Amino acid sequence: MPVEPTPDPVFDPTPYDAVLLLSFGGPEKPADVLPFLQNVTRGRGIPDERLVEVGEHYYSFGGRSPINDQNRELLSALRESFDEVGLDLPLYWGNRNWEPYLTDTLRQMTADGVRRAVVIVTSAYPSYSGCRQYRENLADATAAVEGAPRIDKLRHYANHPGFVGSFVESTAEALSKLPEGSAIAYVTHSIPNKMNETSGPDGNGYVSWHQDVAAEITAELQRRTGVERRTDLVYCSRSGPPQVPWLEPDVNDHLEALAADGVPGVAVVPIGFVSDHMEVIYDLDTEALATAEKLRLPMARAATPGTDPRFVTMLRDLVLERAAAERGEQPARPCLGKLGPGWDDCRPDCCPALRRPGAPTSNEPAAPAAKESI
Ligand SMILES: CC1=C(CCC(=O)O)c2cc3nc(cc4[nH]c(cc5[nH]c(cc1n2)c(C)c5CCC(=O)O)c(CCC(=O)O)c4C)C(CCC(=O)O)=C3C
Ligand SMILES: [Fe+2]
Repeated sequence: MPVEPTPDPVFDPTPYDAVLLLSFGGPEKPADVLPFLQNVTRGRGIPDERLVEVGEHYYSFGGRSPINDQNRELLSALRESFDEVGLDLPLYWGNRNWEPYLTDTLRQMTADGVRRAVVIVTSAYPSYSGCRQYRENLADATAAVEGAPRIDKLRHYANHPGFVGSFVESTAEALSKLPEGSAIAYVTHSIPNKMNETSGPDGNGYVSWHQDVAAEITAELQRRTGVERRTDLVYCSRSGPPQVPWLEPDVNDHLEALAADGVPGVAVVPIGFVSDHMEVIYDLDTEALATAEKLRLPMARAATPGTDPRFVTMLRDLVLERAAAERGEQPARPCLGKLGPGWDDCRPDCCPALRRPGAPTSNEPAAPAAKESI
């Protein structure tokens, strides 16, 4: 990998007095599943059949998603990483769709006297679902809590060497379990085509960022081994009504195509996700694996970053980078690929909600807008 500028060695968090981890949230017991799904899909036009089906995914894992435990583990890894360099910032955690709910966390932060916080979102790419919706949640929660701290969201980190590097290792590991000549299928969450078209400051940000990250992983593996492989970017977890076009191909259809082409095996690399949550353990490890087994296509799934030290150190570096930028300094902004480092503050027109004009920017209160179906 190219040599990157080393981040600012001074571990100065000024002007921040806290860090907030913001995530999706997930159910922890069977009775949580329906209310959780209602939270996720309120006003979003997801057909009832799809909800029943997704409910079954959760019930088949005892009604418990691993995502909250994974966030607890990430919080302790971050605590350790902060402590190593004497960074005594408190860490908070809030979710969009389940306890601890963001608004409650913000209330706690306010009561603790936090004035200015930086937020790490467990979503690495630009899109309405992966970025702006979280910013709307922050704006809504801030508006609901009197005296709430000011909160800045970290830049998108998918093309950061820490994130890419973590997938390089896990992809190499997955490939080591497969026959020679195996392909790589990079996988991410499908979104409506239209949501992609309007993602990022110039549109198509969701897909172009994924393509860029996939190309960097592929190039680094090729540099290491000299082996050229077939690679594709494919999608999982489609929902929404069938008449609305979402990004394709679906990972299962792609496995069929690979088998038909006589590919000897496939590494499935979930570059769209930061931990092995339900989309990964159900849609890939259960459903896609069953497809691969039916096709007698050897498949190995690469690990997500989770608490990989490269990923955890990256998050710490990004907190310090943003702090330096807010102090008016010009910190190094490590990034790989063709697209350049992510931007600190999203432009007001970045990643608009589908058919929901006038959504707010980072620190603005949410404009009242009718939630319509996608
Ligand atoms: C881009 C993206 C990410 C990655 C970025 C990020 O991480 O944020 C992501 C992550 C996740 N998605 C998750 C779960 C769900 N997503 C749903 C529905 C949807 N996701 C969408 C997009 C994304 N989703 C979209 C456009 C919809 C349609 C409805 C809408 O416009 O909102 C539904 C409804 C049922 C269904 O699947 O149809 C569920 C249950 C979980 C939790 C897993 C667990 O519990 O372990 C996680 C991490
Ligand atoms: Fe989702």
